[in-house]
Amino acid sequence: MAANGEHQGVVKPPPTPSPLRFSKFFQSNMRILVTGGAGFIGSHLVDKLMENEKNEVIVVDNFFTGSKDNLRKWIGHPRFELIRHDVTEPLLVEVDQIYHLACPASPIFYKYNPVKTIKTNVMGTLNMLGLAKRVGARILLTSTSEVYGDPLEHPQKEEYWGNVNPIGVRSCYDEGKRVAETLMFDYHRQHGIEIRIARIFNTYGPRMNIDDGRVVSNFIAQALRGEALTVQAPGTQTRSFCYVSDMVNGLIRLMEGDNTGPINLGNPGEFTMTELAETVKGLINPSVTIKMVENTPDDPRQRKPDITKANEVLGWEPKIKLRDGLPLMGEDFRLRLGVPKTA
Ligand SMILES: O=C(O)[C@H]1O[C@H](OP(=O)(O)OP(=O)(O)OC[C@H]2O[C@@H](n3ccc(=O)[nH]c3=O)[C@H](O)[C@@H]2O)[C@H](O)[C@@H](O)[C@@H]1O
Repeated sequence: MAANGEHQGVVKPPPTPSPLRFSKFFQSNMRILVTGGAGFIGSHLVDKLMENEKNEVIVVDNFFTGSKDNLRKWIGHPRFELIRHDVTEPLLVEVDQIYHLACPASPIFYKYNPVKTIKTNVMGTLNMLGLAKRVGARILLTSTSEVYGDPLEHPQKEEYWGNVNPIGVRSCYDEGKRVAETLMFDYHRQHGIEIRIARIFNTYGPRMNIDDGRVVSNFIAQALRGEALTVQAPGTQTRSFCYVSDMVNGLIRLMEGDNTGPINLGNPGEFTMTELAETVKGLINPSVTIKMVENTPDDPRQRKPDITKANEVLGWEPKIKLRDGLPLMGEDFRLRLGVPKTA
């Protein structure tokens, strides 16, 4: 017997892998695709994944809301690739894991081109599931707390089916993500694809677009510019804000764990928008005023994650309190806006 267990003189050909799986015979690295990796959460996720020297990271982004600036430090790195690509078009890359984040997440951006938003959620997710099926990759979808719509249950558990307007101006996003979740489970049941679904609640932190339009970035930019903070009426609506590093840790735990989800990821600390404005004012610029402005249709009146499942299944809970996270984001915005330090 030869050392390799074959009879001498009989050379067995190696198994013939499909071309897309071929590199798996030669590499022990994990190759990870991050769609929307040039965006706010995506780029923080890339930073964390790149810390592990066994990971190779491929980012695809169409740069509609993402920016190369967010990935500056990785461009040219041997374990990193950046591809300009729109997920509504098919993509063929050989990967082991797919974090599928690509989609505008700020209401003003996703409502700007609603047809494109729903295409991104439906066709983008179909394309990524097709890719996962073809190469045998595990795929994680970043869904959203918006699948609960204007929730009639509070706080929201994963079992709650939601209260969503199917024909409203937000539907391109919230119904789009609901279809994306359906597609994930249909591919899982029909084709055995390994899926993970995170329902992300409002997330904030450095690198959000300054003109993103979401509430935390608006208030911080307004406070730094010395402008009135615009609380949309009535100001009693609530949100729960999760710092981005906590969110990224939750996403990686979900991907690495055994549970398909959906799993809520968010910080259960709940604030009214008036309280948030008062907090930002106190921490960033006590001399600014707060003004009430008109709201937009279908704005959810309350939102707070029940994170029992994330805690039990992933051993995850957020660590950073709003009062500690806001100054970190404030400093990033101050530098990017070129506002001098006051004290
Ligand atoms: O930040 C997020 O992670 C979430 O942002 C949006 O959801 P929404 O909660 O409506 O986000 P914002 O636009 O930040 O609005 C939050 C609340 O602040 C209020 N708001 C917003 C902007 C502003 O200048 N002032 C203000 O009071 C809005 O009326 C709303 O009640 C997206 O739809 C979610 O998918 C996304 O996950």
